[in-house]
Amino acid sequence: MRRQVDLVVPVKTLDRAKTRLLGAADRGAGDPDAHAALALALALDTVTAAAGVVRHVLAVTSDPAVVAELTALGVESAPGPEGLNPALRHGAALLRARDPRSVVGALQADLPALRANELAAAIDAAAGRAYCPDRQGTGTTLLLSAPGGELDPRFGVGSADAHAASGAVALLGPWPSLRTDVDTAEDLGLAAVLGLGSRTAALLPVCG
Ligand SMILES: Nc1nc2c(ncn2[C@@H]2O[C@H](COP(=O)(O)OP(=O)(O)OP(=O)(O)O)[C@@H](O)[C@H]2O)c(=O)[nH]1
Ligand SMILES: C=C(OP(=O)(O)O)C(=O)O
Repeated sequence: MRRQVDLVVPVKTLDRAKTRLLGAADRGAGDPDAHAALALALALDTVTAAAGVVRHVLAVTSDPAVVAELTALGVESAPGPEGLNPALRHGAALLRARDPRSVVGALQADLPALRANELAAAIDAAAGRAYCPDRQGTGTTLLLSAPGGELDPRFGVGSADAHAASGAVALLGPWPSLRTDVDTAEDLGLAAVLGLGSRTAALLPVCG
């Protein structure tokens, strides 16, 4: 357990989430419930892995179904403003208010193969504000503040470059499960090769 590390996990309202994965949950049948179940499973598997590594995981979400599932897992949530970076700034401020010296991080909620030991190794490798790029090297899966520092999230298209340009150091260890965010059906297949968390795996017979 990293005692002075707290993570914000942003989770979009399920009926608007993961649009690039539409159809992956039901072989294109267009079932919104199946899609929402997949988006939820990705988030719960991510949070479950992270919860064993850091002191607090705070999900920022305005979706009551997500809040209910997280509460059942003992994971805290808070509503946030619209938009990814505003939601992350809000969550980071809530965590910073609890501990002025902590490392505050942002972890994307679409890492269903995430291994606790890989997340822990990446956190331990950070010596100041740092980020882990996604598999393609363009996006960001994890951003960490310096102890007591600002998170300053710059997620969105090209966020890896944006985080580097803002002074964050790239974390580039052997952590495939941390780098494999799932945006597309191809990503889901690659995450399945690594080994999915139980909730996403339970849906795989339908997705595959
Ligand atoms: N709380 C919150 N989380 C968000 C918001 N936008 C994106 N996220 C989360 O940020 C992470 C990265 O977002 P994306 O990978 O772009 O996911 P997405 O927007 O659901 O997917 P697409 O529709 O395919 O772009 C995921 O964990 C999303 O749930 C937002 O407005 N509010
Ligand atoms: C918002 C991001 O996620 P994605 O590229 O997966 O949409 C990001 O990596 O900054």
